[in-house]
Amino acid sequence: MTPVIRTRGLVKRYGRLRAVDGIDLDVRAGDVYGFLGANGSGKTTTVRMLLGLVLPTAGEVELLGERMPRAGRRVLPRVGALVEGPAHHGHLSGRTNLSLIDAAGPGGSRRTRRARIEQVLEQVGLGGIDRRPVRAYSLGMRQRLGLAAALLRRPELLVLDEPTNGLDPQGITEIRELLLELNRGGTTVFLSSHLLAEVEQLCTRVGVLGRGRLVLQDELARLTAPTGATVVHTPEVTRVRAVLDGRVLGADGGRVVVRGADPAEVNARLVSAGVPVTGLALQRPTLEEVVLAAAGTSADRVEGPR
Ligand SMILES: Nc1ncnc2c1ncn2[C@@H]1O[C@H](COP(=O)(O)OP(=O)(O)OP(=O)(O)O)[C@@H](O)[C@H]1O
Repeated sequence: MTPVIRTRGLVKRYGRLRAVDGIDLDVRAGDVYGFLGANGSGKTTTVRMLLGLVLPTAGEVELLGERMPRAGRRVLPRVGALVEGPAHHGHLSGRTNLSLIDAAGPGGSRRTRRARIEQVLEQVGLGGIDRRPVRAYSLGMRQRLGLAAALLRRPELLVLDEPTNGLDPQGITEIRELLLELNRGGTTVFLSSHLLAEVEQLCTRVGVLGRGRLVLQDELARLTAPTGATVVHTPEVTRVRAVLDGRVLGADGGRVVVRGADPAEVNARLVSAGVPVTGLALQRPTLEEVVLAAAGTSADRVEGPR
């Protein structure tokens, strides 16, 4: 299958700084790909290179099977993009802005323009907006308008840089639902984020950037697969050690990690010995633990100047 996004040895240097340092991204059709990294790790620079907005110092970018930036005119109409701080005409209304964007791009008949604009406004939760100029919009509304613009041409691929920036929790949930719905309809979604929880809830595949390098890239389900151990919650840790002699891998408060991936078996042994069990589950690493192990730092961490 043709990859939807493929980069090889992608580098961007700013003076002595390697903002992006030789990354090989593989995004497949149907993925919801989460591109994680702390602030300043190079996410925006990468997204700009994918879209041909910034030229790489070295390496290759392919979008929908074609080389960028060379094939930009052919490929970009099939891609919806939202890059940091979407630019709109502040003195014009949201509808007028979308109308200008639609008129400037290829495809899409003029007759159906109004209907298409209303549809995307509805999709992003701006169906009821009035004629207020965009400069009076909140950050969250601007973000939604940027997303509406990205959706105008029913893209095969959506490339979104921190799409939930400036949104409140309800807005974040709405955008998440929208992205999942678009994905179910066949759209591949690539989104950058510094929020682990956002990526964990939304994405099927994850790439983690650390100081310009791709330190991890895999399916989320594989990264957070069971470890082969069972977690037992109990007020009686010492008795668990006695009953499951030698199988206790670690204990932290009332949480005991036991070798073996059969919680029912562990439960049966403890209960038959009269040890109270208040909780039981297969052990799985959280995405945060996986990222910490790979990057040595959490993507959630806000980095200071380097
Ligand atoms: N035009 C530029 N000139 C010089 N340095 C730049 C330029 N653009 C980005 N950088 C630097 O490259 C590094 C990566 O920046 P980038 O914006 O890609 O990171 P990011 O992961 O998107 O972070 P954030 O989430 O804060 O936007 C940073 O150290 C940044 O200061």
